[in-house]
Amino acid sequence: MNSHCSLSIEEFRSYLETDQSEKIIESFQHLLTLYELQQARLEALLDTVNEAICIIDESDKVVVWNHHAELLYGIATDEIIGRPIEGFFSNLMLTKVMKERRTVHEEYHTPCPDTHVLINARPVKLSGQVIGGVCAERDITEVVQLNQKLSQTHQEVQTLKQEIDKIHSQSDSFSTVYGHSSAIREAVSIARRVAATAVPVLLRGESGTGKELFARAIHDASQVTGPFIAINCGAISPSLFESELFGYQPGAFTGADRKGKVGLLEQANGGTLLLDELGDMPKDMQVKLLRVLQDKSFYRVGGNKAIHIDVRIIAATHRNLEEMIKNGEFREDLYYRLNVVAVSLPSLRDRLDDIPELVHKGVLHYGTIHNKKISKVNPALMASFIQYPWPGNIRELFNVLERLVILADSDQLGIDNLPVTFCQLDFPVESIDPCAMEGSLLEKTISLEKEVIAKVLAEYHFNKAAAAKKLGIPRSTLYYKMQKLGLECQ
Ligand SMILES: Nc1ncnc2c1ncn2[C@@H]1O[C@H](COP(=O)(O)OP(=O)(O)OP(=O)(O)O)[C@@H](O)[C@H]1O
Repeated sequence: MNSHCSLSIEEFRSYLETDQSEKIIESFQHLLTLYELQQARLEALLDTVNEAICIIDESDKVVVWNHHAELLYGIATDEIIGRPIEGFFSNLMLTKVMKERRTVHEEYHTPCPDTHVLINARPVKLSGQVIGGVCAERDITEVVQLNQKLSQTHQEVQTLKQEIDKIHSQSDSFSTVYGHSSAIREAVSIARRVAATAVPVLLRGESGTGKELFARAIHDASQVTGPFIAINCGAISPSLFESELFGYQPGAFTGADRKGKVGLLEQANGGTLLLDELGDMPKDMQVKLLRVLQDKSFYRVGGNKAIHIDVRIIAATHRNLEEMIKNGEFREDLYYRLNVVAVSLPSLRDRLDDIPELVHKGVLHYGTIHNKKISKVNPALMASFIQYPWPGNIRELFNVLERLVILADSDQLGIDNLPVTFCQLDFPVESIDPCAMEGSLLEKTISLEKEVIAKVLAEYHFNKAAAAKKLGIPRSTLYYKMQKLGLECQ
């Protein structure tokens, strides 16, 4: 250490050894001055720094305790100086550092509950001997508490957000309908608008396109308070149809329940009745249903009292009703009664854009049900899905996905367990072998082109701009080719 005193300790020692008393006294005074000077500097330093400083001696007694330490721990200097530090703290970094002869730098430490510090500490050595330890602690309690508050607030915000999302999805009855293709958005838009009214709705679409799903969503979105009742017109024998729909009076016919029966129409009062597979409704029932729709009342089988009802009718069919009318199989008057607003549900092959979204939703859904964590879907699998014609639509897609999820043995859904009806393609595109394909050169070329485009579309999750770039063709050409090759979406 530098000093402004002219005398060094070595000189003082040499005077002592040669017994020069005058010089010794003079030197002693010099040393005293030196000590006082250093003491003043040390005190100034201890009061200037922002850290709490503590120095202990070799027997763990506190020899230095600055003002910041007093403030941080609420222990006065007079109280702690000369006393073993263990008497004041249970979790001591300083003594540990001393014993282990190591240095710590900016280490996070909680010396006592609710106090958080960053600590710098090291042993104090003299001639290679540890004679104590020094530590400087920066109080970060406020920062830690702020951080804890922030995390807590963040958690609360997240919880609130989840609640809001839940309320939002509960309030949006159509949130159960997946897909964002223009065809499905158009269907949802019409269904939403008609839900607010009481008019009959005719849902048209192939099997598994979501007709029942839409019927429920329309019911949920409407103001009605009554129940949603579905009847499958194709599943009830013609002889039982009337009693199922209208119910019957006690003893109405042989074999009937003695107490009588409330029909589905009456059960649906104040709510919605879905007539699924309308095209399969027996012809004699069609006329009876028409009368109900006109009169808003009916008679139970064997009954003579008119029952008034207020029921929203939704009919669903996959059949060509216009053709059936031409063939005399369906009543034209009933058709016009029910076909006030028609909603056409697109088949899956007409909305290929939705396949990636449906696949990911399905994987998440079945992953949760079957306790499988699947985070990726092999692009080759997606390409197979895009090429497949999906006769069973979303019902079929979900069935296939459930099977794949159950059989998956990694976090990636692959093509290994795909049913044989799917063409299984390997990625990358370059690996397609045209020689292995059947047909003429033209057929092979078309088939190869379709495979390549399907794979690239799958790889880019139907982002046409990105797919066109990868294929090296303008976007307009890609649209043209997709349409030509049956890969188009509405
Ligand atoms: N857009 C969609 N979003 C989410 N799930 C869908 C969608 N469309 C259909 N589904 C699901 O597919 C399955 C079949 O749907 P749904 O029973 O509504 O079809 P459908 O047209 O009534 O069939 P069917 O004519 O054979 O009775 C259901 O599990 C349904 O939840």
